[in-house]
Amino acid sequence: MSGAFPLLETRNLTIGYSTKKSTRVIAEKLNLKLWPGQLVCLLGSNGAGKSTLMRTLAGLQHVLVGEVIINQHLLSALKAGELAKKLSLVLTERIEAGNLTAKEVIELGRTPYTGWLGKLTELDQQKIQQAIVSADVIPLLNQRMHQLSDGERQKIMLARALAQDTGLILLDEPTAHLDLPNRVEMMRLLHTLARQTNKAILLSTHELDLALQAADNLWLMQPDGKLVTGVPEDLVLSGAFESAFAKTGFFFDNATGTFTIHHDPGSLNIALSGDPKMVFWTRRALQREGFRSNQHEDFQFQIVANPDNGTAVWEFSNGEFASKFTTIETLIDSVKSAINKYSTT
Ligand SMILES: Nc1ncnc2c1ncn2[C@@H]1O[C@H](COP(=O)(O)OP(=O)(O)OP(=O)(O)O)[C@@H](O)[C@H]1O
Repeated sequence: MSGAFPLLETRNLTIGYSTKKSTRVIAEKLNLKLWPGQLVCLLGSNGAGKSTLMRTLAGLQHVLVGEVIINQHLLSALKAGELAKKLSLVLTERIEAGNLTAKEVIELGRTPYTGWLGKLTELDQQKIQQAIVSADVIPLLNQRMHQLSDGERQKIMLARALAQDTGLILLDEPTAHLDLPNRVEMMRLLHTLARQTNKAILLSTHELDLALQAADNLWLMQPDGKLVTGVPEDLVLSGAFESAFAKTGFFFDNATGTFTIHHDPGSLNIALSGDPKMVFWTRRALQREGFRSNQHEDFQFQIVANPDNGTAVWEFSNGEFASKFTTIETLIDSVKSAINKYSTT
């Protein structure tokens, strides 16, 4: 990163809430840097402090201790109009947009450049058009904001932030109201945007698997108020990712990068082998039923999963019988009854 400077930096930052009577610290000694071209996902369990940090970075909430530096300027010294040219913020909360159309809301993104009554110049129109295309909202433009679904409104708010054309974009749970294809699309879009435009994008999210795939860096808020940063893969391998979301009943499988409901593994082992994809999904179904499976061949029960002429086939055997199945559902039914009948454990 030599030659460049971070678009966002915190120095010894403490965030939290302060009243006349008491102060509640949510996290302290935060020294964070967000660089041009980076997509960073801010993760943490409910109540860890993601929104508090986002609001503090955007200047909506007072810093308790330390400094926030935006584009080499102290946040506390920036006037609202100057800040709006450097930082755009997309919140999850429903915004009161009155009777405005989606297009009019996107156009408001240009306010820092035009003033409230100012006319849109050709450059403004260009930026608006680019934002509309990037956020893929052309079909929504003439609709009133109150007629849009939560997910559609979210995309309009992203388009407005893009029209604002700031180097730094902060988004608080931008995928919250989106369905799976749109969540994936939103992450892909933000990732591409950061890369292509050299913007720095920070988003808070509960989409752990998408964040693992799309983020250049993770900021992980731990339950004890510490914030661990790093490349997703390093945080998985170091165990930091798992400990940020440690909960009884779940475990993070760092071999597959997924959270799994912790089932009582039971005492019965089943040898499972064959096509890797079929083995993966068969293992999941067996786990749910409380059966352990692995590749050893000397167990009493065996399942071999392989495609046969384009059809998925599972062969289940134990030396005394062998049956074939073409769905996991029928396989599992058979495993359950065979185990009751033949199990020697
Ligand atoms: N106005 C407030 N005054 C005092 N404490 C607050 C206030 N708002 C939030 N908190 C507390 O600060 C902590 C962090 O809250 P925050 O909303 O930042 O968490 P979060 O990580 O965004 O949670 P979630 O994932 O549930 O949205 C919580 O314990 C919350 O109760």
